Amino acid sequence: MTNKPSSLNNKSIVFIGFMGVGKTTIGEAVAKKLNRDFIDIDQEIEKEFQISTTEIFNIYGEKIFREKEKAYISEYCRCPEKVISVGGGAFLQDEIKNLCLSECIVIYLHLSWEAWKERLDLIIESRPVLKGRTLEETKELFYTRQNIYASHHLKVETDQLTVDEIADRIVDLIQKTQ
Ligand SMILES: Nc1ncnc2c1ncn2[C@@H]1O[C@H](COP(=O)(O)OP(=O)(O)O)[C@@H](O)[C@H]1O
Ligand SMILES: O=C(O)C1=C[C@@H](OP(=O)(O)O)[C@@H](O)[C@H](O)C1
Ligand SMILES: [Mg+2]
Repeated sequence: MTNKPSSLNNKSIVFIGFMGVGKTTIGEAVAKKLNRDFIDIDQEIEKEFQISTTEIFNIYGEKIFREKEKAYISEYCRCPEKVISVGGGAFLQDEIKNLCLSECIVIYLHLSWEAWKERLDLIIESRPVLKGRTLEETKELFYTRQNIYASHHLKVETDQLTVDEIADRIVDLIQKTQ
């Protein structure tokens, strides 16, 4: 028997954080462990357009991408029991941020700049926002963007942890929170 309020139990989980911290990978792992559906907002947009995010930015522009991002997040964050990974720029839009914070459990995945920069080569080709920036400019963006992630329910430090270790910690945290 449990006396946990069903509303909290049923809430969807939303992962936020800078590009490359692992929102997609960890979101998928957490969804598996919790036996929930996983939704990656970038993948939903790519499915609709049938092209990559980079191509969407190049052909249609960032504004169209951001509109789609808002539409998909608004739809999914109102659904119960999902695990949703949003793109690192989603919380630039206050409407998305406020909606996620009111409807879902928002988990901020954090990686230090030192650890993050080791991952840059893995993601540079598929992240149009990073293209053409010097390392110094990327560092500035990394730190400026931390402000938009400051509003969250839970924060998880991920330095030096495997995907599985992080996912286990998150499942633990969620169970303690509920
Ligand atoms: N904890 C981790 N340790 C090592 N590599 C990781 C970890 N989490 C994610 N990665 C790798 O980092 C890259 C970016 O991960 P991804 O899930 O796409 O991040 P995001 O969705 O936040 O942009 C991928 O190549 C992924 O395999
Ligand atoms: O931070 C951003 O502005 C973006 C992050 C990307 O998602 P990830 O955070 O999953 O890389 C993707 O939505 C797009 O390339 C824009
Ligand atoms: Mg992602």
